Amino acid sequence: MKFTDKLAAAERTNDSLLCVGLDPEPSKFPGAWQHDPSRIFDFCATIVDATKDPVLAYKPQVAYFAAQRAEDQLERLMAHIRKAAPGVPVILDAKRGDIGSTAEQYALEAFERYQADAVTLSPFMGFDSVEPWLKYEDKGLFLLCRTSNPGGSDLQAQRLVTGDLLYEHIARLAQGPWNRTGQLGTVVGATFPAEIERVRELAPTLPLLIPGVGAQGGDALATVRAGWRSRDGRTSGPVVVNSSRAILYASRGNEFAAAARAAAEATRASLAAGRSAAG
Ligand SMILES: O=C(O)c1cc(=O)[nH]c(=O)n1[C@@H]1O[C@H](COP(=O)(O)O)[C@@H](O)[C@H]1O
Repeated sequence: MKFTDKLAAAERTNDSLLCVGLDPEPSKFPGAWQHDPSRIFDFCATIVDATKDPVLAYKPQVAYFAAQRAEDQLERLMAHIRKAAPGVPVILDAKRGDIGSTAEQYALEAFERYQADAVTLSPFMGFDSVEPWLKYEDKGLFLLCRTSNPGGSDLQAQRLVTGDLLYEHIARLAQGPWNRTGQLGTVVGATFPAEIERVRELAPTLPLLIPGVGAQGGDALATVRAGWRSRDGRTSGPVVVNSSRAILYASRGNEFAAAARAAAEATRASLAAGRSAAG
């Protein structure tokens, strides 16, 4: 099944725009699991089991696993999500980007080893760094476009000779010449609603991954209002809004799973309100 079809099916079934980011930090784990990297799988699997109904997608960030020598636990977690929440797509947040021969290895890692449904990529090295990923036709590829961090402006807000800002150029490439196989999407931070709106204009049919609500202060309602697809009666691509820390660490106590679910439900409701407001 193609990534976009799986995403659309999950959106229908769970009626949700919320992606829960799986960024496990052992120092923030509850009770006896605190500071224990061997509990990364247990922590994340418990979060998945508690949140699998109100979510559209999961997004594990590879650095949190690799930093703790826990790639084997990420493999187990991916298998767990496929079993416990088979309809929920998994976006591997890897932000890869390298010359073609190395990109091939990264693609093997994401899609063969971890069997992710989609991945995040940096477009900085150009089309030939994206091309090897296009061989995996069913998979989604989210290109960083306008990132949520303040330093994103250092490069992404620079004006090119064409008159476009760099992030606008990336959005045009993703919607047009680079999207030979229909697999591309863009990443725009929730902290920049005006840029979400602009990217939606330039790349109207692409999936839009929006991280930055919750811990980074992005507003869920404004985010969806800016990116929602039925504005002006046009049909456009899906919106996937990620929150990680605000859900994972909603409580540091033993009731962390129930607290994570409550936080996920509340965020999902705010996103739904944004969708209604955008109409
Ligand atoms: O590609 C991403 O997911 C991403 C892009 C971006 O512009 N900003 C951003 O925060 N992210 C990721 O989204 C997650 C945000 O986490 P919270 O701030 O805890 O919700 C982290 O895993 C980041 O690595």
